[in-house]
Amino acid sequence: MNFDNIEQVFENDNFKEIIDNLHDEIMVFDNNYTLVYINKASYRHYGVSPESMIGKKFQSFDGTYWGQSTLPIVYKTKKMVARKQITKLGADVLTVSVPIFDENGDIKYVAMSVNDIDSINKLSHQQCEFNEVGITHKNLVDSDVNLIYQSDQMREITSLCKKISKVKSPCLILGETGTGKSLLAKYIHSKSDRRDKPFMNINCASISHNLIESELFGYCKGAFSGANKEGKKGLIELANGGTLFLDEISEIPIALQAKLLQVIQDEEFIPIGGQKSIRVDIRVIAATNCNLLQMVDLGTFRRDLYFRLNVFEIEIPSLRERKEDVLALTYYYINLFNKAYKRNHTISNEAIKIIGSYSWPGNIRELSHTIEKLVVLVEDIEITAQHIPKHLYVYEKPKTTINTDNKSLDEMKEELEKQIIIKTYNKYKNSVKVAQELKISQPKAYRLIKKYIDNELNK
Ligand SMILES: Nc1ncnc2c1ncn2[C@@H]1O[C@H](COP(=O)(O)OP(=O)(O)OP(=O)(O)O)[C@@H](O)[C@H]1O
Repeated sequence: MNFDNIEQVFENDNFKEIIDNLHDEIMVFDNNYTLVYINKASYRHYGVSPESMIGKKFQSFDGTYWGQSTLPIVYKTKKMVARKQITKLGADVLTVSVPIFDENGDIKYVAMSVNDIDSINKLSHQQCEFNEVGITHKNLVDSDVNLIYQSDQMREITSLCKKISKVKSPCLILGETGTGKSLLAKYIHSKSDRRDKPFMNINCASISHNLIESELFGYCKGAFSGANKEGKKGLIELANGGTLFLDEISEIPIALQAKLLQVIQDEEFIPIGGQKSIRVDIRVIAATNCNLLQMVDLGTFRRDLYFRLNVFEIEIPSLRERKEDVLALTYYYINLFNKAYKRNHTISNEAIKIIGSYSWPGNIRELSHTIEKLVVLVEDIEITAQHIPKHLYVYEKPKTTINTDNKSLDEMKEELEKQIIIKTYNKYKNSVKVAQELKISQPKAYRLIKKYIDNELNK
């Protein structure tokens, strides 16, 4: 075979198909640092298709898709180099890079084979410079916060967060449950000059209303009966110099909202039972999955606090609005749980398709729990469609047929509604899921189920 041209190497389609589907990753760079080939292992290691990587320069991947690469060393030493790395999606790999020379002895291509370390039994070190570098996730993601994404929406959000992190103004993060609001708050903190100072987190929904005040503001000696005799510092004081993250801010009692607003504005507060005010330097980030503006209109959230908090407002899209991230996160969690549970699972294309088409109402939290269960419970190496929980299969809207003879429009509408409710309820047996599927409120779904199904049952 003539190796003069990389195209010719792959002239035979069968041969290309074989390499495309090898479990090990194969990559080829030309002498201009351009990626000319990568096989489908790119999905597993980086969560993206080969097509989206081919043709791009090495510099656009290095440090983001993997840690420090062997490529520059191969160009420099003209020798084969092997190195352990961790890919962006957390796969432990061993990369072996081999130079391919032209007739003048110059490097024409660098071919890399990237093997998952778990599947390597033995590597011959002969004729090979073995260069082992312990790379942690720190080198691979933007910071020590493992924020995994491929979508343009998240790329824009992270670049906005980097800018926001440089200032002290409050920030409000919105998004459905499990979309990563807390993680993004940590990301902003980790990108800021405050990163070495505390990140204090309070979930306003998980603490009873009368305790939130003492948790946040602390109290002085003998402030109230049952309190710690020595008094207690509140989270605001503990966050001094750093970031205070108020999760589920919508749950903060209205009576406390004015006091919170004052701390954010004046950067000083008086602990419960105290005389003197304490000055603090804090950056406040708040998050909610509620419609705060609607709460403002209803009078359950202070307008001035809302406008103080949303100097910067970031809305994280749901996972179903950023399908590219589902793929990346799926591989990320397979790698993560494989390591945690000492498994070696792969996933079939069909299973990936099902995961990609599901709507993930619980977002990334639901996805991670689903993958964790699969990694633990599936006994075969490959996770296939048959292992995927049935509720993840995309539900096709029920086909309905109605008898229109002698019926008024209202009667026909009611008949149609009845069929849809019965079929959807039979599928899910749960009014929350019926509501999600039919895009109606849960109380409405419950009422319709009662109307059509309970009545049927009672007949
Ligand atoms: N982009 C991401 N990359 C990796 N993991 C993520 C990402 N986004 C979220 N997660 C993970 O998903 C889980 C849920 O994220 P998080 O708690 O930040 O969501 P949330 O929006 O604050 O949820 P809630 O509204 O219920 O408090 C966490 O385990 C988090 O680490």
